[in-house]
Amino acid sequence: MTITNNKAAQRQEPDNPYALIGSSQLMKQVYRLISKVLHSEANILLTGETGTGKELVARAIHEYGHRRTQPFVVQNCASLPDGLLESELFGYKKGAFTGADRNHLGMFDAAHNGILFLDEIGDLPLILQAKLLRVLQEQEIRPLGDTQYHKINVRVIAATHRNLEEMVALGEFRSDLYYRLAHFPIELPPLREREGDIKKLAYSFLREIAMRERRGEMRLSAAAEKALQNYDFPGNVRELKSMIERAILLADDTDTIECHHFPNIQGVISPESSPVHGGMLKELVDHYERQVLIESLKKHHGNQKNTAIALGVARRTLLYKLSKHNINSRNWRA
Ligand SMILES: Nc1ncnc2c1ncn2[C@@H]1O[C@H](COP(=O)(O)OP(=O)(O)OP(=O)(O)O)[C@@H](O)[C@H]1O
Repeated sequence: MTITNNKAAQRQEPDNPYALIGSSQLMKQVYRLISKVLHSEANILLTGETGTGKELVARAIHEYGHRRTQPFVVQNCASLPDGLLESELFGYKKGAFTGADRNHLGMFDAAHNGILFLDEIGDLPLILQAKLLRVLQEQEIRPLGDTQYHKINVRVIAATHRNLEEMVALGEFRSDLYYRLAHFPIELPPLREREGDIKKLAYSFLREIAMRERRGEMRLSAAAEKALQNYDFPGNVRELKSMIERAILLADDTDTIECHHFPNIQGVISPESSPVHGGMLKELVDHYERQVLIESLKKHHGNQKNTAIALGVARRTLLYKLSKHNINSRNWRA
């Protein structure tokens, strides 16, 4: 469980309000929906693939909405066994069960007057779905071992990457709970469908992480940018962020991120599979030349003469290429 209690909303950028990055039409539609629910009491259902920013949107609704000075509590419904989840959500009284040696405040009480974010709601077991429905209808809870219900005032934002409508049809999710939660649904689009946002997000993460790593200003080569545009990002924004993070660490001898700094999308940019656009061929050739040089140096334990012979080039040419690619042959000496 995490609880935050923010005092002030952050500054809103016209293009990227609510501290969310992205100004594609699809994200603008999301911002419009957010602005409609900020000051209402409606429960919200956030859907979308993993890593599309559902938790970030829930946090934004808290930070910019009228409950901003009240708690924001997060509970992941998939992370705990059923019994434990129940006592975490509703709390328990001392003596309610073996081991309950003190009163325990549940999430609903912790989120009183604020927002409870229920992540992975599709994983909530049926028995707890019934209990949650009652809480939403009556706005009251009864901790385990208690005889009395008490009133609470909690706005629930639920999120899932699963298809709840399908789960309802299969009898895996209660339809009455679904309709209560889905009063106001907001769907986060997959990153691959957000025109222009990949580049914006990539540069924003590049700036943020390069600064954290004290790397100065960094950039993406045209081919690296293209490779990102062509990639389908099954892990969405989370995946893009971790790819940039890894690329910055891999590119420790240059301030330009190239395609080969994204090892997980190498297939996408291989010469066999990649469409060659302006400027891309040179970068692909450079990339493979660099790999061949390194492999050959490794094989010959950093010996320049033997490497040059093996590659069929004059030693002078080898030296020129090593210096062009910023490769130090000493790194491979035995
Ligand atoms: N629009 C955005 N602008 C900036 N950062 C973003 C944006 N969307 C997502 N992120 C970042 O991507 C990562 C994943 O986001 P988040 O946890 O909100 O996704 P999620 O949809 O809740 O994922 P899951 O379904 O796996 O729980 C986080 O580091 C978040 O800060």
